Amino acid sequence: MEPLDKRKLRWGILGTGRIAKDFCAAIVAAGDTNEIAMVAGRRPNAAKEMAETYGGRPSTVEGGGAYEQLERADDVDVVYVAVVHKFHKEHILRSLVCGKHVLCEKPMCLNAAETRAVVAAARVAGRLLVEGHWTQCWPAAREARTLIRNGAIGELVAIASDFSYPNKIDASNTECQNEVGGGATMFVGPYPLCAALRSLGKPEEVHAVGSLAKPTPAGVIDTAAAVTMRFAGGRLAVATYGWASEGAQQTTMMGTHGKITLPQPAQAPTVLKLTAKKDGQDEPTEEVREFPLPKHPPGLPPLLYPNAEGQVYQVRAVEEAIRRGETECEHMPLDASMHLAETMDNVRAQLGVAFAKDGLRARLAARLAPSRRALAPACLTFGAICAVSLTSALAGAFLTAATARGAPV
Ligand SMILES: NC(=O)C1=CN([C@@H]2O[C@H](COP(=O)(O)OP(=O)(O)OC[C@H]3O[C@@H](n4cnc5c(N)ncnc54)[C@H](OP(=O)(O)O)[C@@H]3O)[C@@H](O)[C@H]2O)C=CC1
Ligand SMILES: O=C1OC[C@@H](O)[C@H](O)[C@H]1O
Repeated sequence: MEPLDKRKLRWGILGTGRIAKDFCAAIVAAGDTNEIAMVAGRRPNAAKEMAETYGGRPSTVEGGGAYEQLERADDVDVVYVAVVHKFHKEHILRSLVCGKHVLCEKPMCLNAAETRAVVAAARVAGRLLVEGHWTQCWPAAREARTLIRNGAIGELVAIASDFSYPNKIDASNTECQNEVGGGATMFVGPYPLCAALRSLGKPEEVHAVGSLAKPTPAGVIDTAAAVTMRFAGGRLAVATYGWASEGAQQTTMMGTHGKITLPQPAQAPTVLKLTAKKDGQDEPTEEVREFPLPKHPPGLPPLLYPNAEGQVYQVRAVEEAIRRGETECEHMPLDASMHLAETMDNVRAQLGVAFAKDGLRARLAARLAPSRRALAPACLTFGAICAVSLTSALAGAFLTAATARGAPV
């Protein structure tokens, strides 16, 4: 086989779901230097149909063995994991062990413990591992981070980000199934949470409230949440997301001298608005920068997600990192994935959502969340009564002692 610098990067597509199809279209769009080598699906017909449409050869066995066929394939350089969350960890680990680079759809894994394990495995294997936060690869999102770094809005003080839209909450919707790692925090939460964490770092304090549902007997999921966070230096963020209502779907980064807005759809942004005071100006001025969508290759089926043409930014980012011999992607480094996973664990624990694969402590914390919330006012009142009683007891003792010593009181 020719060395990588002389040939196309060969992708293996693990899964035949919705996002896998849009991602295949992006590989075709970046076909000058990328190609689909193989598509794997549990149903041979689904894999065959996708391979016929986008390229590559299909897996030939039924069930989970199809995924293993792909992970072991000699003609695959990088595996794109696009299956339900519950299975991300095992596919990342097997792909790494088989010497592949990995781009795994968000969220990297079910929880922080799993994420820690795959990050450690990638470091040992010396292969690239990236969480598929395609938003972070978009030129508008990259430009926003550069502007902030260069002080275009002064000191960054706060970020507000939303990803909400109405969704069908019922058992037939995979996104609502606790047993596969569903729920709003897992499917839509990563966008606004990542928008905050990528520029503010690891939160020091996280407070979450949300709405819950139990569409399947397996367990509770969250359907919407509002998360407030405090970061080093007192910087703040608010992330809202969910499936209960239409939402702003916008991200605003607020600084001491201006702000940057990524308007709807901020998860796939084609516009950046910079409102800032230029040198010598008293009033801020607004500058609009546009980043037109790349072209969808003619002849392919229509895309399933809005602005999915922008998946090509992620294909190129991963490709460039691999060709440079890097083991992390600069737009979504592994530390950021770790911070995100820890924050999402924290949010789920506060909301009362746990998965069977979470540790006992996390499952217990989630189980106790409603009682903790219900008891909080009572605990506060009890604490206040204790504090008042203790203070008056101490004051009484002081007075008694002072009187006994004959001191004037
Ligand atoms: N970046 C983005 O814009 C988006 C990212 N995502 C992310 O992509 C991933 C996949 O989501 P999406 O494409 O919506 O998923 P779909 O519901 O469309 O497809 C589910 C995929 O999971 C596989 N799967 C394996 N085991 C199971 C199981 N027990 N039950 C159900 N499915 C199973 C299916 O396999 P098979 O193909 O073998 O049948 C299929 O490939 C998730 O991580 C999600 O968060 C989702 C949407 C948009
Ligand atoms: O990643 C995603 O982006 C688009 C959403 O509609 C989808 O549910 C989510 O998983």
